[in-house]
Amino acid sequence: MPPGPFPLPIIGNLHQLGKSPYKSLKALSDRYGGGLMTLYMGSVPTVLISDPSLVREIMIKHNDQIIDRYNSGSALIIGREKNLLFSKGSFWIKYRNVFSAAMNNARKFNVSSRIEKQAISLNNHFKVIANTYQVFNPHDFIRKYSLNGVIDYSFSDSVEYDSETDHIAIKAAEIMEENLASGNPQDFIPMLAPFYQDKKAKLAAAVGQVWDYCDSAIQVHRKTLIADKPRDLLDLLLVEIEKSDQKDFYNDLDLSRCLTDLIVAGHETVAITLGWLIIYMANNQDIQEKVYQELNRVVGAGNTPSLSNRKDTSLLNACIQEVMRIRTAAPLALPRKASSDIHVGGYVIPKDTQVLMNVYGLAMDDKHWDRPEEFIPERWISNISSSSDSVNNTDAFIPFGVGPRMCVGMGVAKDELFYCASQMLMNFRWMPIDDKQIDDEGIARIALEYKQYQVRIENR
Ligand code: HEM
Repeated sequence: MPPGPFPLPIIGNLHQLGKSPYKSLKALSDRYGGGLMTLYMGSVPTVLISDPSLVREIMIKHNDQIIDRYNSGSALIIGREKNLLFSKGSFWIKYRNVFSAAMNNARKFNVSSRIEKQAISLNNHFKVIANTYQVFNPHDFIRKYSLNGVIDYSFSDSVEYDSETDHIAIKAAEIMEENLASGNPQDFIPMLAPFYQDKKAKLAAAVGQVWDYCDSAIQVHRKTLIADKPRDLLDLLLVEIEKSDQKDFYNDLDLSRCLTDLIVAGHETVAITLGWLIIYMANNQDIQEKVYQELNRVVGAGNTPSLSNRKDTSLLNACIQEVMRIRTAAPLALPRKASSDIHVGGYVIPKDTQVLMNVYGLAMDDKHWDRPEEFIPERWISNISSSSDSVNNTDAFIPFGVGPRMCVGMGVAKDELFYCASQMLMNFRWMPIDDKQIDDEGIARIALEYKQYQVRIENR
């Protein structure tokens, strides 16, 4: 196996990860060099990939050996291996295919206008705040927006921004995130499992509530579906399943579990990225002003930004890319598992090893970036592609993972980020509440989260 730090019995190398596991992993992988490092997460043998060409070699060339996830006990609770995130083999292929097809068709039927509508509602709410000159914490609002983005796009459902009533999906998503965000030691140290039964039960109950929520949406959609007038992703999925020559394979319970993943994987990731974007914009007034000028020029004062503007808003796109690089929402992506021995870079990754992509380490590596610790959106400008919404990514930028199992919601995430960011920055000036910069250090949980903060906004 690749070299790595000496593991202790039971805990392996967990003690070396400290308070900032991503920084510690980067420092360790720098020390062992070569782009591949072995470490033990408790009793779980793990290989961390920190070199862009090895990421591609393993995730693309050896794709069929690395397509499965390494599933911890918590992962098994979320989907019982019958969901998109954690399933394998033909189950995963069949469901991933219908989701990918339905998401492609969603473009044709302009389902993302639902996300645009959510961005408009959120901004109307911000307008009320701006008019009263309140200092406020944007966290709950952007979380509602990212949840609404997913549930409006998927089920034509949403939560009011000023409502105190918790939507079932929000409540459950919060419990799920709370139970997953800090990592679960029992996932790596099996002897701790008896001490975490309560936590496990809470997680299972919350997941069950979201399955039920998705299942009721399926029943309602089946009754009201008009095949040539799809309203949302779920309509498109039902159409896709109906026309599949293997339609007997699909069932409502498994479909609810796959739909639940959209909430699990799509809620926190987008909210965290938006929360970081606000911090970097408030801390970099000069860049924020240039983005505002760009939006005014491209979209035109008084108009609402649309996806067709995206190819011309190169600085805004660059700011979003740079936030996703410097404070990536999924610093180790999602774990994969070697399904047979993989021979790579002169080493063997043995069958059943957990394999992680060092998304954070790659994004912070000065071999690939000039001054990686600094927020420099301009670094993306020369890479901006004129043909699409985004940029020609360098190989060291992999926030959505790599290969056929990369994030299925990437297009939705990019639409959500563009709609929200363009409106927020066109309508308001975002400022720290005093002359100090907002803390941009972050807290390392499963995601790289920001510390709660307050801002002031002014109408433009
Ligand atoms: C900034 C936002 C997001 C980031 C950074 C992100 C990142 C990721 C990453 C790193 C993976 C694992 C990829 C791999 O193994 O190679 C993933 C998987 C996944 N993501 Fe996202 N994601 C985001 C938003 C979303 C959204 C909005 C949705 C749903 C609408 C979503 C749904 C999923 C699903 C279902 C998977 C599992 C795919 C599979 O196993 O086949 N994600 N995401």
